[in-house]
This record gives sequence, C-alpha cells and structure tokens, in this order.
Amino acid sequence: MAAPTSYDSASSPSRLSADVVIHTTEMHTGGEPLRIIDSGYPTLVGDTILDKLRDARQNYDQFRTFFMSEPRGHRDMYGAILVEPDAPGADLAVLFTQNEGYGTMCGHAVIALSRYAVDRGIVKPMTPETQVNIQCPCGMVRAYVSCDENGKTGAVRFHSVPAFLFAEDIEVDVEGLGKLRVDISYGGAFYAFLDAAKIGLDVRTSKARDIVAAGAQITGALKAKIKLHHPDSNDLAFLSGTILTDGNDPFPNKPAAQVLVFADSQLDRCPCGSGVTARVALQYKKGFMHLGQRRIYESGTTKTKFTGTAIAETTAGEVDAVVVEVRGRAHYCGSNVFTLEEDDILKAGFLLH
Ligand SMILES: O=C(O)[C@H]1NCC[C@@H]1O
Repeated sequence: MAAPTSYDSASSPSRLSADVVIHTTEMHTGGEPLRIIDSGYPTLVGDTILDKLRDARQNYDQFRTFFMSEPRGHRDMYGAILVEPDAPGADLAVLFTQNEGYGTMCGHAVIALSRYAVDRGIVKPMTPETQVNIQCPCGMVRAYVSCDENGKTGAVRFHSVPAFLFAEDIEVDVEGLGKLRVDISYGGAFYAFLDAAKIGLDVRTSKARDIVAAGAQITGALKAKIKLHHPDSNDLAFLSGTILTDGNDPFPNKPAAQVLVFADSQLDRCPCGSGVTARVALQYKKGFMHLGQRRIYESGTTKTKFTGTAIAETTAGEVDAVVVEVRGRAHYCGSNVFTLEEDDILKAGFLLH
C-alpha cells in the first residue's frame, strides 16, 4: 500500500481556507507526541530541504499553527511534515514542527517515522531489520526498524549526523538563577546542558512547571550571549533548548536522566533522541564514555527510556565528532481529520501564555 503523503497532495489549498482538510497519523515515542501529516499540507518548493523549510516558514506557517495549536493541538504538540527528498538514497524527508516553529533534528520523530515508513509501505520490510534513510534538515539520519516474520515493526535504532561538544563551561548570568556554567553540545540540534542540582532542581521529582521556567530562562540568557556555528550551514546554528540533567555523567552503569525544555517553553516527555545524541558526544569527549558502551537515558518526566552508544569517531568540519546510536520505541495512538470553517476567527489556532 502506498502511503498518502504531503508531497503527493498537489491539489491541496495553498492558503488556510475552508477547503483545507488535513489527515494525520498520531504516534508517541516515550510519551512525546508525533502528529504526522498524511495529506492536505501544501506542496513545498525548493531545491534542498532547507529551502523547503524556508518556504514552509515564510509562506505556510498558518498551516503549522492550524494543526499544532489549540483547539486541534496544544503547546507541547510535535509534528512531522513529509516533503520530497533531495538527498540521494533518502527514503523520505521530513520537516519537524514545534510550538514556535521548526526543528533541525528530532530523534523521537525519527523513531516513530521509521515504523510509519515501513508500515505504510514507503520502505519494503526486511527481517530482522529494515533500514530507513530519513533526510532531516540537519542531514541524513539512518534508522533501523526491527521487523518480525509477520511483518510487525518494533524497536528502532538510528544513527544521526556527526555529534560534537561545541563549548564547555560557558559562564552565563541567568535572571533569578545567578551565574551558571553550562556546556553546549550538538546532536543534530544544539542544546545547553546543566546539572539540575546546581539550580536546586531534580529532573526526576521537581514540578514540570519549575523545570520549564528554569530551562526557558537559561536558553534565553544563552541566546543573548553566545553565537553558535555549524560547519554545514548557518541554518543549523541556533540553540534549540536546554537539557537539565541528573548530573550522572561519569557513572556509566547507572541510567542517566534528563529533561529538555525547547521552543517556546515546550517540555519533552521522552528522553529526547537528539539530546541523547548530544549528551553522548559530550560524555565521550569528556572521557566518561568509550566507543561501544551502551547507556540508558531516562526521561525525568515520564521515566521512559532510550539507549545511547558512541559507535564511531568522525569529524564535523574541523571538529572531532562521534556517530551515536540511539534506540527507542514508538507506538500508534490514533488518527485525525482536521477541518475548519471560514468564519472561525480562531482558524489558525492559538496558544495561551
Ligand atoms: O527526541 C528529540 O530529539 C526531540 N523530542 C522533542 C524535541 C526534540 O527534537
């Protein structure tokens, strides 16, 4: 069965009007939602995925707010728009949507989309694993979906783009929290890392609202202070959020907990696949982890788990980097057909602050 995808919907409306009908498949990975757009989203133009991302941002952002925000979604919704791939060997290409815009990489979405690609017939199933090559804004991500003899898909492992520690021990003065020292690491997206205990929080037990407030403050202060750089493209060089951790970096035999606060005070429910990638790169560079050593990473909020392993050394431009393997599971939880009425003054959706 061929999948209905956003890029075969050439007849879809190009502006938000009563003609818009968006079909979605709903999944979650470790508790973090993924709303996959099956059809109804406009066809994006551009030679590269980053050009298509620009087209989405500049010309169709109301579609994002339509399916992501209230009353159809909520401020912690996460989405995936499939676009025509332009990279050789890609099985599919994806833009990631969040509450204030678009992400460069998303591990939980890759885990869910890889199952979806096999289950929808976009990629032919193979036993015991099917390889799915997903072109993301950060580059090509290779995923491997477990498939049993009855064709049932299960756990997914993926290898992301080269991951690297960008900066260590940066001092930043954060209103209400004082002077802090954070690391910034890249796993397809840039994240700041801080042991939550340094600001009196515990990622496993503190209230979600306290974690969100602190994470958003730290990201805001760093954005004002630090200029990031990525060897591939300036489009990738921005801070995606702050990951508060349990500080358990040097002890590889215990699960390491973390929580990501990203976009506009959005809280990740899963351990964050790109954040695990970035944290493994950080732990590897600091000598806390060796190649081939598998660690468990746990979401401080839902306690769901991914594993992370540094599997090979590589480079990103001139910088030492590692290839990281992340493993997790996604589940289907429904589907939707979203419509609108022309006289609805909230048709583009809304978020409360
Ligand atoms: O798994 C991840 O990588 C992510 N989850 C939500 C935001 C991050 O991109």
